[in-house]
Amino acid sequence: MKNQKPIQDYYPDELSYCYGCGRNNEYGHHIKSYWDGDETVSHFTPKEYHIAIPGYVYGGLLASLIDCHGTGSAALAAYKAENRQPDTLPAFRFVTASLQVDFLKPTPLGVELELRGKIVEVKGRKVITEITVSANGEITVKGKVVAVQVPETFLK
Ligand SMILES: CCCCCCCCCC(=O)SCCNC(=O)CCNC(=O)[C@H](O)C(C)(C)COP(=O)(O)OP(=O)(O)OC[C@H]1O[C@@H](n2cnc3c(N)ncnc32)[C@H](O)[C@@H]1OP(=O)(O)O
Repeated sequence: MKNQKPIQDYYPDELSYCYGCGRNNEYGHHIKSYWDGDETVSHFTPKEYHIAIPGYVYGGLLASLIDCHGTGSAALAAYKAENRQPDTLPAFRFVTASLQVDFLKPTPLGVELELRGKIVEVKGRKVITEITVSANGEITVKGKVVAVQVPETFLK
């Protein structure tokens, strides 16, 4: 992971305004996804205002983290499946088709969260990933993301 450029930094400028992961969105979360062995990883520290009940993280934020780490992981997996680097063409751009989230335990505020992604399937234009969120080494949330390559019509 060290010295790796996150996949989101390869997205073109005009596609980098996503609230979850767009580097050009000054209000967004700026989620960054990397390979760590066969898994993908991302880290995020919620702000004090990302609160649900006192002391715990808002579930909608956690879903957002899973969403964008899932689409980022999909892009990483698609390049890997073709044995290509992310700066090569044609570029892979994914959006979320389906997002499932299970909140297993309350997620504490005030600590860095770790997201880890497993690539379940790469098939045609679709990549399925399973994402966990951990706080203090304990998994608190699990998610499944179906990401599909953006149709050309979406980008016009
Ligand atoms: C672009 C660069 C990065 C930008 C920022 C990253 C994004 C951050 C995450 C987001 O928030 S994205 C915003 C929320 N998502 C959307 O607005 C997507 C809206 N939905 C669509 O545009 C279309 O439904 C979609 C492109 C996702 C799929 O339409 P298609 O017509 O291209 O899909 P198609 O029917 O050809 O199906 C392709 C595969 O995906 C599967 N699929 C499609 N929708 C599904 C679904 N909802 N659940 C499960 N699987 C689904 C489908 O079964 C099929 O699998 P198989 O190849 O195995 O047959």
